[in-house]
Amino acid sequence: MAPHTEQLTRPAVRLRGLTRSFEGRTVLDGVDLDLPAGQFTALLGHSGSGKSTLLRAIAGIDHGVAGSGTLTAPERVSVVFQDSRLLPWRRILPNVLLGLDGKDAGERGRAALAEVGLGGRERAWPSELSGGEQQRAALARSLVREPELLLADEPFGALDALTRIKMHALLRQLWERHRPSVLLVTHDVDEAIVLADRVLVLEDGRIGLDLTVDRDGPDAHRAYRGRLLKALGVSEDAP
Ligand SMILES: Nc1ncnc2c1ncn2[C@@H]1O[C@H](COP(=O)(O)OP(=O)(O)OP(=O)(O)O)[C@@H](O)[C@H]1O
Repeated sequence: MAPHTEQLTRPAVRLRGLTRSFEGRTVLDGVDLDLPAGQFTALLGHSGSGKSTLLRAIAGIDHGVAGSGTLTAPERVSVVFQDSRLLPWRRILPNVLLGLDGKDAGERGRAALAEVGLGGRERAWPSELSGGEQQRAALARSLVREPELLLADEPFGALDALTRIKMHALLRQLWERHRPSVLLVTHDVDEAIVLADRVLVLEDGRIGLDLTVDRDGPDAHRAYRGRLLKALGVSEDAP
């Protein structure tokens, strides 16, 4: 295979037989997963099904946890959580630049803030930003690192419904511009369908359903929603 072809088809993340357990209880039970470079994937599952455990394993931030399996992941990985994790004693720009150096860092940080709609707020304190703005700053902090892989664990879970809609549009736009591979953990079936091109359902410690999303067609959203709710064993009918 020619090197450039290999690069195009090589998955950004390759997991084989990933197992994780806590106190003898198996949470991930031999997960096999390939995330192609540049794909936007969402991961759904019931509370406690192991979504965050899987994300942390891919991020390499589960040191000391019992488990096995092989993982290949890119070098530049950014993680966004439900809580922005901005340092309250630093202004927004230094928060975004945390740990970065180089003489163009400040310029890159300003550009990232402008891209998420926070141009002009560089000197604000985190406490002066709304929840949605704090998550925008968290996205800017990820973006400025030019990640090949963006891992997002319920990044909009604490936001109100209208802010979430705006953040969906922003995340999708950032993805279209920069094309990192994205793995978005969410409880929200609609969020998964609106944002992702592929939706995975984690059940019994493995990937149960692996759905490619093609949003064309008038009833596409409703049809995917039905399939995903069924896979999750959730009924919208009154009992
Ligand atoms: N550090 C830990 N020590 C002990 N148990 C843990 C630890 N981390 C996760 N678990 C357990 O592993 C299971 C999966 O947790 P995880 O947070 O991955 O689930 P989740 O699908 O992300 O849930 P939620 O959607 O509620 O965030 C849960 O039962 C949890 O209690």
